[in-house]
Amino acid sequence: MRSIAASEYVVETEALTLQYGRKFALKDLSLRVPRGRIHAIVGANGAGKSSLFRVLLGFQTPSSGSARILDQSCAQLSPEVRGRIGFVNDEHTMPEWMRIGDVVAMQRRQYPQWDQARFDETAGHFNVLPEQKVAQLSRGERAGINLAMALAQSPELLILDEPTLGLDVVAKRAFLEALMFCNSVDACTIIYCSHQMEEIERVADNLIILERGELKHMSAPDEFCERVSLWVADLPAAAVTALRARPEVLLLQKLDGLVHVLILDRDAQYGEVLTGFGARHVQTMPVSLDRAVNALLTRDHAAPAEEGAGHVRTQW
Ligand SMILES: Nc1ncnc2c1ncn2[C@@H]1O[C@H](COP(=O)(O)OP(=O)(O)OP(=O)(O)O)[C@@H](O)[C@H]1O
Repeated sequence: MRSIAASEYVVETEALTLQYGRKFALKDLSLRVPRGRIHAIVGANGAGKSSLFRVLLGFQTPSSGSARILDQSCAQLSPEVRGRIGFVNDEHTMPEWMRIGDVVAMQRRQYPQWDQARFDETAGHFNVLPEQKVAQLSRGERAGINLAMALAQSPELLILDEPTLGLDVVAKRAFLEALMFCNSVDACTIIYCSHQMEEIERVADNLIILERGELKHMSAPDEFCERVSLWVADLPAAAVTALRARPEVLLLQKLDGLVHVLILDRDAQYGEVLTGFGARHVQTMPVSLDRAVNALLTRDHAAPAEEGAGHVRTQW
């Protein structure tokens, strides 16, 4: 196997932990994100996605472990390295009192490699006038202007925290196309977190699943789908109860009189296991990324009341 030099990773964390009292936002996270491509980070609410971005951008000091971005420690990022990173967060923060034209001019002065054509192209999808004040923009317009500014910086690495939240269908499409263009033409690495699985399925080359601050999975989205199989069968009630307790069972759902069972890391012979439980009319079907990821996250989510697995009791 070829050994990869450190600089081939845009992000490297080693046993990274961020703890608030008894709560872990990030727990012993060792992650290497290769240069190039579009990397999607997914996880349930509170999984640690924004916390990871805050540590990577040097906004937050971790409790322990280390984090590097573009080959520099996140604890001591130089202005030069910061200038090579674009960041768009879900709040799309800009000074409320400023006019958009002035915000853009300020950014243009700050980034020597500013690409005005790229800004105009992306911002052109949104009907924003330079004389409008930031406070007057809709959520989607703010998102669009922020992305346009981030892309115009010609960043080597673009980090986006739920960037398409609040965008309409047309704006979302324009946004994703701009991302793919930037990734393919400028070889910009994109790290993107979102709950929108259909978008991820469309644009991401690499899927990173975080759960309660820990790395649960990293591969191409298709490879993750291959780990999950969907079985549909007529199952007696006692078998449903017995299957719920099995570790490979991610999700059991009754639909149109048949039971749908999502299974993790079992081969094509799993039908025989179901038959052993008294299942009849057993069939296997392809599973979408959305269903596969949601099944994994639902199993271990803090409150899967119906599934009963992974349930966490909290003492208030
Ligand atoms: N200042 C804080 N004090 C205590 N706990 C915090 C603090 N900031 C974050 N957390 C906790 O850390 C965990 C990770 O939060 P984070 O915002 O990174 O999650 P996320 O994956 O971005 O979630 P979402 O998808 O809901 O935006 C959460 O459980 C959150 O409650």
